[in-house]
Amino acid sequence: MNLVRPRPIWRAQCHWKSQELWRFKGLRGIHKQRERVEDRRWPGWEVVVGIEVHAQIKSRKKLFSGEYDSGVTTAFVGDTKKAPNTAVSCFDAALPGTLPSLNPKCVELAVRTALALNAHVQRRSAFDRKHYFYPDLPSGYQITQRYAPLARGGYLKLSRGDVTVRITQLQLEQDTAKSTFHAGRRVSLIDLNRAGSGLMEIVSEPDMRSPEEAGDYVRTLQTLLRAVGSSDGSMELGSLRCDINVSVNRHGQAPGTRCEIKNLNSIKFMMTAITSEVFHHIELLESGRTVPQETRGFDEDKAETFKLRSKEDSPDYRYMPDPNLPPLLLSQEYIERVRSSMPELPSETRVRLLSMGLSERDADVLMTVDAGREVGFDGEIGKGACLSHRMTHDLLGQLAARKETFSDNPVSVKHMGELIDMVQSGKVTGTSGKTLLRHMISHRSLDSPSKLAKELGLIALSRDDSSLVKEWCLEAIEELPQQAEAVRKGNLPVLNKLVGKVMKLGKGRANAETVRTLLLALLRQER
Ligand SMILES: Nc1ncnc2c1ncn2[C@@H]1O[C@H](COP(=O)(O)OP(=O)(O)OP(=O)(O)O)[C@@H](O)[C@H]1O
Ligand SMILES: [Mg+2]
Ligand SMILES: [Mg+2]
Repeated sequence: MNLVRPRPIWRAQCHWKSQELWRFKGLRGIHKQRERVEDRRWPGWEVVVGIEVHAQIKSRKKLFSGEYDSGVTTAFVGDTKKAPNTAVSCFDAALPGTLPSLNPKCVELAVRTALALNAHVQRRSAFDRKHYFYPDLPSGYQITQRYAPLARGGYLKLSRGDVTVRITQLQLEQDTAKSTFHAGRRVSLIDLNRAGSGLMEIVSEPDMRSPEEAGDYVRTLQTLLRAVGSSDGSMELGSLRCDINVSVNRHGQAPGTRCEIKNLNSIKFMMTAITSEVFHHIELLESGRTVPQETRGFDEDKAETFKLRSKEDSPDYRYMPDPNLPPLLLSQEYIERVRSSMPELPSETRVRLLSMGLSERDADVLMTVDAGREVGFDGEIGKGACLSHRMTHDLLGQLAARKETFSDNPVSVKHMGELIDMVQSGKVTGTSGKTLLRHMISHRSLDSPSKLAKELGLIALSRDDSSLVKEWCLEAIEELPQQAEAVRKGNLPVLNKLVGKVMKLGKGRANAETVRTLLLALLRQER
C-alpha cells in the first residue's frame, strides 16, 4: 500500500464522472432478468429494495486517528466497554491542527470484504468530505469515499433461492459520535468514543424484491463479514446498520420513487418496516397520489414507518475531495497477498456441510456457528444424521446457556463423534448422553466419553437389569401416589411424570420406552 502526496482538488474531481461507467461492465451476465413473481400480499405490484449497509470494521484502532477503538468491538480489544469520551484523540474531537493518518488494518479488512463480495478492488481510491452540521460530527464533515470507492461491482448470492444481489460499491468512511437524547433533562448527550471508528459502507443495487429477500441479504452479508473477520455484524449492538431503500411499481413498469428507512436495529424490524412502507406506497398510488421521496424512520411499537424529512429538506452535503488525504494506491501484489490469505467463505462452507449429508436446515443452523468454519467432522454421518443433529443442537444449547461461543467449546470432534456413536448403539441412553455432554463442557474434561460414562455410572442398563428398573418403577409409584392414581384413572399424559421420576432414580440409565411399558403394566396389575 502506498500513500502519495495529495493532488489538487480539481484533479481528484475527475473521478466523479467515471462513476456510472462500471455499471455496464462485466456485471450484466451475473444479473439475470428476474422472473415475475406475484406476491399475494400485494397483487399486481412489484417491490424493489436496495440496501446501504454500514458495518463497523473490527480493527483495534480507529480509521484515521490511531486512537484505540472502544465501540462495540471492545470485546475484541479485550477490555470492558469504556466510559463515555475516554477513547477520543484530538483528531476525533476535531481540534484544529490535527491531521488524519490512515489505519492500514482497516484497509486490509475492507479489501478482504470486497474480495469476498467478488468486487473489483480499485487500485486507486480517494477520500471525500461529506459536510453536514450535527452535534455527533465534531468536524462538521465525515470523511468517506463516495466518488472513488475502495471497490466496485461485486455480487452476493443469497443463501435461499437463486437470487444474486449486485454490490454497487464498498467504501471506507468514518463513524460518527453517539448522541443520546435525555428526555427528562431535555439535553442530548454526546459520546465521542465512536467518532472516527472505521466503517465500510456496502451499497447494493436495487435487486431485492421482497422483505424476505432483504432479510436474507443482510443475514448472508453478516455471515460473510464474520467469516472474513472484518466486522461483528451485529444489528442489535449497532456494529451493522442498514438504510433500506424501498419503492413499488406496477408489474412491467419502471421502478417507482424510493424512500429510505433509517435506524433499524434488527432484521425482524427491518422486514416489518419494508412491509409497512410497501403498503404505504401502494395506498398513495392507488388513491392517485405520488410517492414523495423521503427519509423515514420506523416506530417499533406501531410497526409503522413515519416521515423524518423530505428529499427537499435533505442537506446539500457539499462533497469535496479531502485535501489532507492523498489518494489511496494499492498495488496488485498487495491485493493478491490479501486474496491468498482469504479464509473459506460461507458459500463454500455450506457446500461442504451439505456434501456431508446434512439437510439444508441443519447446514443453516451450523452456519450460524462461527460461520460453520469451526464445525469439525469425523467421518460419515449416514444413518446417525438425525441423532447427530439433535446432539449438536444440545451442544449449542448448553454452550448458549453458559454464555459461551462455539470457539469456547471444549468437546473435540473425536469425543463428540464417540458420544453420538454411544447413544446410537444404545450404550448410553439419550438422557445420559445429554448428562455426559454437560459434564464434558462444565468440567472441561479431556477424558473419552466411554471412560466418563463408566466413572459416572451412566452406562445403559442391559435387559438383565430389568429387576433394577422394576424397583425404581415401584419406588416412583410410591413417591408420586397422586400421579399414579391419575394414570390408573386413564389420564395417560401424567405417566410422563412417573417416567421422569424413574429416569431420575436411575440417573437416566433406563430406556424410557421400557420404563413406560413397565409402569403401565405395574399400575394395571395393581387393580
Ligand atoms: N427505485 C429504487 N427502489 C429501491 N431502492 C433503490 C431504487 N433506486 C436506487 N435504490 C437503492 O438506493 C440506494 C442508494 O444509495 P446511495 O448510497 O447510492 O445514495 P443515497 O442514499 O442517495 O446517499 P446516502 O449515502 O447519503 O444515503 C442503493 O442501495 C440503491 O440500490
Ligand atoms: Mg449511501
Ligand atoms: Mg442512502
